Amino acid sequence: MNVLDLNHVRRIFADDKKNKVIALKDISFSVDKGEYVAIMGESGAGKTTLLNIIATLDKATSGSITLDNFDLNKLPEKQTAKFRREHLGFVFQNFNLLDTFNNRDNIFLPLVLAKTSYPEMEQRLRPLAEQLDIKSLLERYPHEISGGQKQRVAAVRALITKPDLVLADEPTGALDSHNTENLLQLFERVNAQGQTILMVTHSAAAASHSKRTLFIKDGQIYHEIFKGDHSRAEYLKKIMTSLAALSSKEV
Ligand SMILES: Nc1ncnc2c1ncn2[C@@H]1O[C@H](COP(=O)(O)OP(=O)(O)OP(=O)(O)O)[C@@H](O)[C@H]1O
Repeated sequence: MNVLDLNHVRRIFADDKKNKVIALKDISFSVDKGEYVAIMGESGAGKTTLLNIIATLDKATSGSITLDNFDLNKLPEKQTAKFRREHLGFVFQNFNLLDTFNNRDNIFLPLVLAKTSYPEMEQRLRPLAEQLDIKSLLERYPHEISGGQKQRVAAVRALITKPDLVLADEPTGALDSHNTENLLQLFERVNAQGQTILMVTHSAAAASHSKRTLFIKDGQIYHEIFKGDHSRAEYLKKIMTSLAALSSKEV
């Protein structure tokens, strides 16, 4: 069953001189329930534009996007916040935590809105907080913790609702190597339990934790590779080879 379907998606921006910028030229792909897909590509390739459209934070110029059988082009503006809350989990750098709530309440907010019981919220929080080492940060406020710590709190908030799709934009960008490893292990573990994940990353090592990597170049899908039965090291090597081909002038 597909969680996400994109068909011939285009996104054209107008720059400040009214020139057309084709950020997404023609993007089609699907994500199956339980998949873990990484998206890679050089700066300006269109990765953030793509993620923003899937996240219902932006609209495609043309083409169709279906998420959980909802046509995102037809989603009324007024329903987007509710739709996001009910279907998506975000690990975005600019998808900020609320400064008026402490970290625990930030994490619980989507569950409170979904009327989840308090013991259930605590039960879900425990293993996630443990894995990302944020137990001692829960009573503090977002402005009292570092960028990397915020990223870990945001990751827990995204995963705790068990959303239909987790969207992650450079989720390890602000993390040191120890916390990067913890976050990637957590993503792998929740994916093994059925969580669907779509992650944009510049890091081949991070992408090697996924099951499939899509490469974007000039607003189009240029290539995709599957982990299949390969070891992580072999998969990483294939990702690096594809990245090298992607950045060479001939393609
Ligand atoms: N609001 C906008 N107005 C005009 N052009 C835009 C706008 N947003 C993005 N673009 C252009 O669209 C193209 C794709 O941008 P996008 O941010 O999606 O790339 P990216 O792959 O995420 O890059 P990076 O890895 O550097 O974040 C770029 O040429 C960018 O300049």
